[in-house]
Amino acid sequence: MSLQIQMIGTGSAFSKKFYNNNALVFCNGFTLLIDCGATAPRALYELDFPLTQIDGILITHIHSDHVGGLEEFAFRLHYAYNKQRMKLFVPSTLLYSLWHHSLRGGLENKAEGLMQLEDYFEVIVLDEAVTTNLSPDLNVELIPSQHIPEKPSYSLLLNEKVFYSSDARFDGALLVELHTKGRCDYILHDCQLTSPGVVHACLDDLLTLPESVQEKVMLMHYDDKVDQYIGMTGKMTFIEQYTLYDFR
Ligand SMILES: Nc1ccn([C@@H]2O[C@@H]3COP(=O)(O)O[C@H]3[C@H]2O)c(=O)n1
Ligand SMILES: [Zn+2]
Ligand SMILES: [Zn+2]
Repeated sequence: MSLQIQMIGTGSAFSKKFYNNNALVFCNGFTLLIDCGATAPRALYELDFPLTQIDGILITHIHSDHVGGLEEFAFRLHYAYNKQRMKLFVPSTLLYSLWHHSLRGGLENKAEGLMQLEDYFEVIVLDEAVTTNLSPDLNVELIPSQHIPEKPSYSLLLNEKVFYSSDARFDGALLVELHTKGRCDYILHDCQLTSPGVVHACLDDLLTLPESVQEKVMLMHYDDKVDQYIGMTGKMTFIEQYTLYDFR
């Protein structure tokens, strides 16, 4: 089984250098895009990566750096790619809000009978805390994360190998448990470089992890001043935009 990840952006919500924190996951011929922020279409263009090579998009929560590119995806698939309906994996708790609070304003078109998310995407609803196969060889468990109070948001466990925090406040107990139970070999974690984190894990929080856990951590969702923090991340490293990583 091969599992590779290429971040098409590694930046915080306000980063102007590294684009929105979204990831391409490649697993035995299946390509998943984790989150589709406003900069995703631009990043894919720079990579010369056609939309149609993506088999599905999974949404972790509703902030524009994670869903802001979906309107363009929907319009292009519909109008430029002959009404192709890409798979859209949506946690059940986000389903209503994704259409009614985020996408409907731009995508609803009564004249053309485009009235719901399913008119643009093949919507596949995911439940939390169970393992779901996204493809024959790629499975995911949605782990509810604490991000914005009262706003559902999910971290992902891919193939019991890669933990992908998406946007989450620091939960050291969870990371240590995943490590000690042998449930992940790699931890891709959002990292706000300055303290306090408030709605994200911050570097000072992540540095409290035992070194054995830090060795698994690759930091993402960082701001444009990341150069100033090179060498200050303990055993943790920064994941780089566009580099293809093999997670064996
Ligand atoms: N209490 C909050 C709430 C939000 N924010 C910022 O808004 C951004 C929304 O996208 P994000 O990627 O979740 O990062 C959030 C914070 O930068 C913040 O800094 N403090
Ligand atoms: Zn974000
Ligand atoms: Zn967020």
